[in-house]
Amino acid sequence: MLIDLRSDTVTKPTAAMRKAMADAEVGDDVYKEDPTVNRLEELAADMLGKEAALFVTSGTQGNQIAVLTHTAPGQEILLEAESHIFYYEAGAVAALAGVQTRTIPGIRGAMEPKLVEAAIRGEDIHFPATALLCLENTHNRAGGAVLPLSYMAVLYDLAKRRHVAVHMDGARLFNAAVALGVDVRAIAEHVDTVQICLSKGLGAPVGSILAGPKVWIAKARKWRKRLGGGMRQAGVIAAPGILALTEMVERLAEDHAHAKQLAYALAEMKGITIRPEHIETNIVIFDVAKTGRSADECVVALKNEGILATSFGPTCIRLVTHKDIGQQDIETAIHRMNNIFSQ
Ligand SMILES: Cc1ncc(COP(=O)(O)O)c(CN[C@H](C(=O)O)[C@H](C)O)c1O
Repeated sequence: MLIDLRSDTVTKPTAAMRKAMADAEVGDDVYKEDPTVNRLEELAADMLGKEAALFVTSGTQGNQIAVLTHTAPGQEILLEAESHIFYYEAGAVAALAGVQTRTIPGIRGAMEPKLVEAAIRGEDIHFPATALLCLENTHNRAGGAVLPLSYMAVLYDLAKRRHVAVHMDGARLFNAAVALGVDVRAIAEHVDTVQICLSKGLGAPVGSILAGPKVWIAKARKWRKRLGGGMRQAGVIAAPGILALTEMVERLAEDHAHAKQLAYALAEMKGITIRPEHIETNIVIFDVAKTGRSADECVVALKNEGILATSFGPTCIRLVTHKDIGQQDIETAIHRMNNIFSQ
């Protein structure tokens, strides 16, 4: 039996989601006539405390529509050095939006505010204008690290002072909210626009939400159309998204507990370097350098033991817990990893 810890993108829809898909009321969403999509967008906007929301096909599409809507070609955007928008979106900000990136290395996903402020361009004939500051909460390559509310507030205040828009890649924003014990609105109030994934830990089969001011979302809807993202009877895939938001948030705490259990077990294994106390949500990144094997070699060894994992650099491996991984799977995974890392 394979235990799939590659990502929370592998989650499959629940039986209730599949029933909702079959029963969904639909219409042509390009004309804004799909009642289920409309309900999802209204629900998401309300939960995030934004005026409006747009159903998009993926987190990447949501992030890229945000960059396209916030910027003009030739401008500059600020991002953390290993943010998903910079690291994993195939250069779309250059290819589609024609903007240049200026990255700032963060600590556990958090860029030093002084470095952010210093990176914002002033008026100068030689300079591109700084159009957008992008944040990521939780931060994937920082091990699912949560950006604290106080930190978010400081960055938002300085961006507003310098007339720079702020977009949050909130692919795992609900994980952050559950870890902080707050409502997602308390986080989203510190950004202008936010993307959240319905298809990761929340378990929907497809899609993300982009939320922001009403006028901005209208422009974003136009960009979605330009990118071919105008969907027709999309209520079929919006219906599970509604259940993702209404029924799948609280249980994320289980994924976080499972991640901690994995991390503390790994900390006892030979040749594994990990700080289990740093695990805040559903992502576990550990270093295998001291095993004398590369991350890729260990991923193969894990697969041979029935565990699917992801290389996250030459000697780092990522495990992601999610709704389709239960307590028994965690215990089995720990037993199997002991077979590999205790020799
Ligand atoms: C922070 C963040 N923002 C955006 C996205 C993109 O979402 P999708 O385009 O895959 O729906 C992801 C997906 N992350 C995926 C994963 O973690 O397995 C891969 C790396 O793309 C993400 O982690």
